[in-house]
Amino acid sequence: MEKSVIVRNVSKRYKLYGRKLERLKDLLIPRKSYGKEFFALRDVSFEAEKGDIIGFVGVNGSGKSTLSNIIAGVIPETSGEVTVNGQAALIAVNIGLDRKLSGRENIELKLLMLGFNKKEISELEEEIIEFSELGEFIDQPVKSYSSGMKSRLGFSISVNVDPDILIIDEALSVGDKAFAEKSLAKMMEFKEAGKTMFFVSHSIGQMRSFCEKALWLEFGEVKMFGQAGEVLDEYEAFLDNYKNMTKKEKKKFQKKAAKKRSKRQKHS
Ligand SMILES: Nc1ncnc2c1ncn2[C@@H]1O[C@H](COP(=O)(O)OP(=O)(O)OP(=O)(O)O)[C@@H](O)[C@H]1O
Repeated sequence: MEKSVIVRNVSKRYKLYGRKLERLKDLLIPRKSYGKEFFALRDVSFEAEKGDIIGFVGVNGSGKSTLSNIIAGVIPETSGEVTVNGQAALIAVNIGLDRKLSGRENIELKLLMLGFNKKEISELEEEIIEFSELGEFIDQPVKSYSSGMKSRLGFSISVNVDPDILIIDEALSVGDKAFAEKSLAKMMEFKEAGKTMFFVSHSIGQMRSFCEKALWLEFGEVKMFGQAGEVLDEYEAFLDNYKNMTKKEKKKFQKKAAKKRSKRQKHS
């Protein structure tokens, strides 16, 4: 099988500072390091084959969006290697749209950046506007859009430029039911065309009906990767177990998470 995305030992590290002064000291004092390191992702590896539909699951903050953004090339990894064979498009509510520009201008800008010519742009633009069902709002600045409207615009642009790899990060959760159904139908077309898709959602039902494989992230690390049914069964069992934990057990679990993800800097 042909690989479309290869993620090898990828980590994403952020520096967290307690106080403003700490950030300043870290910048100004050479040879000393302040603040603590936080791993949003740690040593993540997996491969996607062409035509795979992979769901990313995990509790809030487990690293799903960070991984989506790295695959889409929106943010860089700190270490490790990501190979993407083809053009990837990310659909997320708050990414990729210029808030000052109108919906139409955002469409034109995105198409220009992707290398489409004038004729192609005018044709595609109409299709995108029609799919988005934004009506006259298309000429209003994006900063006046609701999150559902931004999601509609982002989704309409991304699916109509026909990317090889589609990454959908919670974009369907903010739209209304009718648009979500229309979007799922469009995603089915992609599935039939053998494209690779990544899908982030907190709806396990949506995940089960749409994804063939699933990647479960815990504390920024891969907890499980495999057939969606198996991974989602285990993940649901974990969620049930977590819900039934006592306050003390939950605290212990969160402490373990914090310890795993951070590394204090030595002041030497
Ligand atoms: N720019 C940043 N600086 C510092 N920490 C960050 C930054 N971006 C993300 N993080 C942290 O990285 C961790 C992973 O975040 P991410 O958004 O990838 O999680 P997620 O699984 O998508 O969560 P959710 O389900 O809530 O959307 C979180 O603890 C988050 O606070």
